[in-house]
Amino acid sequence: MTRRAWRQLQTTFLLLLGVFVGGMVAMSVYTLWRLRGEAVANSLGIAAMHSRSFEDFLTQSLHLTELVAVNSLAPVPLVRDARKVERTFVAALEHAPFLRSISLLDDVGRIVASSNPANLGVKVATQTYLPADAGGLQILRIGEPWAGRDFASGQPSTAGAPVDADSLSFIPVIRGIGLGKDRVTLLFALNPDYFINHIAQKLAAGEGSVSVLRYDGTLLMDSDPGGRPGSLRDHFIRDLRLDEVEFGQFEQDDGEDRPQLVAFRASRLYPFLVVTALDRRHALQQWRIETRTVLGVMVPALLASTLLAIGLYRRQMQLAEQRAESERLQQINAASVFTNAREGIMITSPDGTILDVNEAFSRMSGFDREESLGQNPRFLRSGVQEKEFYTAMWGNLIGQGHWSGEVWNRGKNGEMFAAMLTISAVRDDQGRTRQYVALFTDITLLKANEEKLKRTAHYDALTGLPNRVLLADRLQQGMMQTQRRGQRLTVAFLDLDGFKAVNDQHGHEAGDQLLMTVAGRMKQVLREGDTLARLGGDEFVAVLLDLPDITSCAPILNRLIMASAQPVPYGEQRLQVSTSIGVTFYPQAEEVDADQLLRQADQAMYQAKLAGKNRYCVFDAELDRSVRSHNERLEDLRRALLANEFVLHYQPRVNLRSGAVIGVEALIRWQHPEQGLLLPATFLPLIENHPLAVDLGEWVIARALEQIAAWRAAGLEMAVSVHIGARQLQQAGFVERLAEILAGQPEVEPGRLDLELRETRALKDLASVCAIITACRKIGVSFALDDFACGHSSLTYLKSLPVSRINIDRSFVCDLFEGGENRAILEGVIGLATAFRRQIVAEGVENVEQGRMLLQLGCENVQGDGIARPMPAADLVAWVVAWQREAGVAKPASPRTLATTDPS
Ligand SMILES: Nc1nc2c(ncn2[C@@H]2O[C@H](COP(=O)(O)OP(=O)(O)OP(=O)(O)O)[C@@H](O)[C@H]2O)c(=O)[nH]1
Repeated sequence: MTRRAWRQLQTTFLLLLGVFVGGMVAMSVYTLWRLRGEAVANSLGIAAMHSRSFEDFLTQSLHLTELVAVNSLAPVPLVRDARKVERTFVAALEHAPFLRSISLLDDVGRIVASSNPANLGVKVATQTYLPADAGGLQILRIGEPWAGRDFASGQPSTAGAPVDADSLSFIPVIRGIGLGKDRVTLLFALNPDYFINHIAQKLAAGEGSVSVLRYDGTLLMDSDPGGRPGSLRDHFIRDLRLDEVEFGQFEQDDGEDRPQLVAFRASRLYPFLVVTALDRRHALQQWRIETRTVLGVMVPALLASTLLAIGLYRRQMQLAEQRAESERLQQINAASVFTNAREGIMITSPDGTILDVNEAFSRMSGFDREESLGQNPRFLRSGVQEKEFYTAMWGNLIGQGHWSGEVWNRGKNGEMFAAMLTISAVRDDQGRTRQYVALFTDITLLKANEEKLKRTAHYDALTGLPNRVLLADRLQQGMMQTQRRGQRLTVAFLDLDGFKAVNDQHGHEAGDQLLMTVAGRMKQVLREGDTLARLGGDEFVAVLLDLPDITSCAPILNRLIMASAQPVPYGEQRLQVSTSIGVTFYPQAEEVDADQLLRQADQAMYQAKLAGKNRYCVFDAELDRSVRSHNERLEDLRRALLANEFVLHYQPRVNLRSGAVIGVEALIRWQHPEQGLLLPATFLPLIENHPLAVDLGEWVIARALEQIAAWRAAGLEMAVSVHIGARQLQQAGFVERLAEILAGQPEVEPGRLDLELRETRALKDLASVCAIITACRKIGVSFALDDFACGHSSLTYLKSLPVSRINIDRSFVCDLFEGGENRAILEGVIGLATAFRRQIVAEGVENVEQGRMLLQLGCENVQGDGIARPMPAADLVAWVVAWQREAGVAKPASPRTLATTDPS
């Protein structure tokens, strides 16, 4: 707002305020003046009422006086007897309290008879009495007041010497009675106090006064104590113009005295008039109180509202000034923000015509202000966004008044730049869009970084091929697409052959170079839509899409193999590898997911490696199933071990010569919850080369030790032999683990346990096996060679390993009678054992003959179903007791008894 407008506004406000205050004051003054007028009119009415009532009262009194005069002398028509007359006067006075005396005048005006005898002889001049004597008319005539109480002591007043204010006075009145020589004149002394008392009853103190004047202006009486009867007010009478009006009222404010409200009334019968003068101040007292009340309310209210209006006005002015200031600052700021903002700013009209752009916009787009003005923003269009994008953007702008998002624009130099764009509609008070303001933030660098990050997350840094993450995505999409199109998808898992050697011989960098080159070549041989990804190391996966059947992928696979086998020059060297590929297809008879496909291809690749590398192998579902079933059974065994489903049965060994039970062999069984008791042949081969074999072996040792302790507690000292697998024995830390298990049963002597070892190729390094056996012997655990003489290197074993005992395989025992060869071997073995000072146990003894023969050959210790079949631990004590009873402890047992002692 301009300064002039401010001044105009200020003047208008002050004018309006003035008009309002003036109006209020004028209205109040008018109302109060009107109220005053009413109060004055009222008071004048009251004065007139007083004048009229007093005039009436006085007229009646004078009329009564006339009647008194007429009646009092009626009985004495001829005034002869003065005494009688006087008595009549006295009697008449009783009925006229307003008279002081009644007297009779003679012809010369001397009192000849009177109700007051003191008056006799007083001469009274009546020439000036009014109305003037007009030929002896019998009318009442009023004289000038006298000072004093009655004629006797009184003195007539004149205009020059009126009665003193505080003195008594009376008014002489005469009346002629009779005619001719009977005519007499009666003189009355009218008591003014009687009338004044009457007035005093009507008028409140200070209200005003009532005076009675003769027509010539002589004051006859006055209720005001300051009034001097006899004084002349002829001017006053003149002004009243009594010849024209009989009564009237007016306001008298001559400035000298107190202002008065005057009402007068002339008597119709007698020459006097009554003048009532009310004190105007007294009359307006109520009005003044009301005025004060009104003003008491009005003035502060007016003052307050004026102050409030001024206050509000000043506050509004202040606010308006602040607003104007802030608008001014805003304009300054807006202009400065527009120019200096780092964001590009573009202002367009509602139809999109560019109205202004700032420097940042020009820097970003390359178009300077002049080139931009008047254009439509689509001159920046890059073609990246589709038409729908802009439709949605305009929809938002029109509907919600703003839009923000990322756009790719094309600058003047033809290069694209990415911008974070925020467009806002600028609307007026009516909600109409006046302009659009668009803010551009250059995010090209941000986008490039984002792209880089995306690449790192999805691409292999070395080869630039998609990585595992992107592969999963592509494979997923490929599977969906394949299903839609009813075609086939091939997943090929590639692993370079001999890559480690390249690394080892030529260094890691050479390996990298080879990986990059081979990756590039393999990618070359694939088709447009196919994917080659690097999983890591020298592993790649190719996803081949849109193949009509599984045979059609063969040429591509061969091309891949050939591409990978091309030599790669590296400095002076030529590096060369080949590739093994595992292939699987999608869809399959069973539902498969992407992970399964990769596993299948990996498995097939493994088969290709096994089959000699540099080839491809197709995933074999049948083989897979059997492997899967193997795995499931392994899982069963693991579960059974945890569920404690395995049990140990024990087969005794005895000395045939002494009959002593020399120990038992622990044999594992699986108490299967559904299939019953399973022999080891049904499950042990499964875990032969599996880590589970070690767990199970440890369980057997621990269980056997527990059993030794249990038997010992039951009074049976028993040695237990446990078979130990080659894998378990050669497991790192076997001796320590064995010691730990033994420590778990401290009451069991380690010598009660011996471990039986079978001759097998799995015992690779005899020297280290020897060391293990020696270490075990140190902690008290001895070893036996099981199934001795079955293998090819039994002698080597016997020579190399520090075992305490050898177990002769059952095949030699059972064939003992069939040919000389077995018997000769048996004799040789027994001889060897004796030579090497090893104990010997013959296994598989089934009958008495075999026992006897063995005894003959020098083998006393035997084991076999002929002695006892394997039995649960709980049965062993009873069997031992029965055996010893049968055989007799310490005395040689008869081989005959053997078969009969088998409890099973
Ligand atoms: N240069 C290089 N070597 C890698 C990289 N990643 C893994 N390797 C090595 O690649 C080798 C891959 O091992 P293998 O696949 O078992 O070696 P191989 O000689 O191809 O064996 P087969 O597949 O049985 O033919 C390992 O020695 C890894 O250390 C890499 O990024 N660069």
